[in-house]
Amino acid sequence: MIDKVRNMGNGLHVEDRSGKGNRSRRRGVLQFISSAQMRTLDEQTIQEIGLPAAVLIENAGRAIAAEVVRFCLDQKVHKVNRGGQGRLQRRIWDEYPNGVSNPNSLELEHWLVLVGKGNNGADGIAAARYLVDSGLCVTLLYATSEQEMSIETLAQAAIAQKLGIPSKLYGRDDLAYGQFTGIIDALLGTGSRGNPRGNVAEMIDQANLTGLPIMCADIPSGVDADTGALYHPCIQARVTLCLGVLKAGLTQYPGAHAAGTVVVRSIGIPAKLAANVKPAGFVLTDEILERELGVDPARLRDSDGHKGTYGHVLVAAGSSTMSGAGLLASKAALRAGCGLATWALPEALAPHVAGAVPELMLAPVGGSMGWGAAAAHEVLRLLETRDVLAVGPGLGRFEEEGAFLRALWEGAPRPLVVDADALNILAAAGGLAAWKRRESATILTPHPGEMARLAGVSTAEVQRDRLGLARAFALEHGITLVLKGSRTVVAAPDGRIFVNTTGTPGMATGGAGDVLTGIIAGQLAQGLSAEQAAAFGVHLHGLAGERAAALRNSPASLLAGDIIEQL
Ligand SMILES: NC(=O)C1=CN([C@@H]2O[C@H](COP(=O)(O)OP(=O)(O)OC[C@H]3O[C@@H](n4cnc5c(N)ncnc54)[C@H](OP(=O)(O)O)[C@@H]3O)[C@@H](O)[C@H]2O)[C@@H](O)CC1
Ligand SMILES: Nc1ncnc2c1ncn2[C@@H]1O[C@H](COP(=O)(O)OP(=O)(O)O)[C@@H](O)[C@H]1O
Ligand SMILES: [K+]
Repeated sequence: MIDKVRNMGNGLHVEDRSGKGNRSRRRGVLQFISSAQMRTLDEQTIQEIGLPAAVLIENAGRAIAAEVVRFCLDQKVHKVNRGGQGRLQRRIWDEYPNGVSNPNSLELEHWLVLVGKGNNGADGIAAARYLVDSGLCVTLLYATSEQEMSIETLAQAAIAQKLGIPSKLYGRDDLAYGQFTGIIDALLGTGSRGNPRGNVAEMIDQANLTGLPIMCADIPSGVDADTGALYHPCIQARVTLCLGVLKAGLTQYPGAHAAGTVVVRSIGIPAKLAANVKPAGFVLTDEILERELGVDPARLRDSDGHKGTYGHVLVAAGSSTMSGAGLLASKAALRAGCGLATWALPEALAPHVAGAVPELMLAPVGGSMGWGAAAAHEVLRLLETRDVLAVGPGLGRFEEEGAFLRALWEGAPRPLVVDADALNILAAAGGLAAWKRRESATILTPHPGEMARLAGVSTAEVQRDRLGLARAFALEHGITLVLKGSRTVVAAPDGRIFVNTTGTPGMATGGAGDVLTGIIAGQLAQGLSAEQAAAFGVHLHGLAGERAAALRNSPASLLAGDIIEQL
């Protein structure tokens, strides 16, 4: 059973505990839900199925404790390895160990559990019990007195007291943080609202200041579980043990940063119930591409296929100062597998780029005027014998730009990818609300700045709720939206959301977006639908970027052209 999702650096990695080893890979059916959906699932499990809350909390506590033990042992392995004292056998903890084989290895650990008044706190107290049984020292630090605690938290606190687990009340008792080796954050979970307040806020600040490793129960206190936005203050964690189902906010930055490694563990919510919940979205994996989108990630070709089978991409791009954009997009379309590609470009540019990509056809348009309304009609004529149009990379801004783009928007009876300057032209011309809805597939690929202009909000507002904004925009305008940046969000016009985890910070380099446009157009030409092409395109783009970065001394030296070579 796949029950773990690890978020390492840029990606969410699934850990497969099926007995075939402990390989990290981007596989599995990964869906995420909102905090409201999670609360409903908890309630249904408790009220309709009759599984008591205490059972879920017990499972949560056991899962958190197992992860702490695993973390402590991993740390020791690293220490030994760093010290050059030979390799320690790494233990794989499939289930919570009933005590550890070598208790001495954990006796120096002393973990502090920060306990909030809600059920997140109950999870933390239950975890403390299991940790004590594993040989760790544990101290509970309560944010509130018993009078304020939820029923479940109060019950857990009473059990801990009977077992003699040391506890303190924040603000009343003194505490020396120097004695601890790690912290469990069980202050706020899915019931959290707004900026942490009072004792909870002070405890978060102090926990961060200790520099100790922090493991979060469910979500980091101070992260918005639905958007990934940060409240102030916010826990900065090493690991987040997400309970039951992945929460949407952990898929997006900055929440993903605050969460550290994300691990998702079952807490006993019946699969039958979980299956009834419509996910807020999916993390793109091979399985999701196949099952949810019907894409074959292996990109198998018909043995009797010919270049006509795989479609012809037309790219309208480039200007005298940005000639490379058209080359990158067109070449990427070819590498993505389309049969043929033509680059429609300003006539004056053609002599300078002829032959740069021998496989590419050039179609100079616009005469001495370059881009404008006349050029749009030439592009539309070219499109009569081609399958897909991609417009925007390196276009620049020009007189008649609104008329140019509107002619293509309304007149292109084929799938259309709109990127870069074409998005800015679209925004300047009044945005999608002002233009009629297209009948054929339409994909917009904005980065956050372009998205802000399209939606008429600030870039910060875009980044505050990328999932929500992307979904609302795609639904409202009936288009497929690719909101770029690390953890690119693909939103389909039916409201489905896919989050990409491939890619590397090395891809933050000029032209990488042009490459993506070409890849997506290349997929459309091969017959994929808009959402298939967008989702598969961003997935492939990131994988190629990772491979290209791995070939260099540093990801920082990655060029956009390198991504194309690794497709
Ligand atoms: N449901 C279940 O049975 C199960 C739940 N489980 C676990 O419980 C978690 C959800 O539990 P929950 O709903 O009790 O919410 P939780 O986040 O612990 O506490 C919220 C409390 O804090 C307060 N508060 C809110 N915002 C605040 C702020 N900014 N700053 C300061 N205080 C703030 C607010 O009180 P208020 O201040 O509004 O009076 C509220 O009472 C979930 O994430 C999972 O870990 C599962 O393990 C299994 C079974
Ligand atoms: N840190 C990152 N991790 C993963 N992908 C990234 C990262 N930074 C940028 N990218 C990807 O690189 C591409 C950059 O596109 P864009 O900003 O349009 O660049 P340009 O306009 O220069 O071509 C996008 O697909 C984006 O998602
Ligand atoms: K928490």
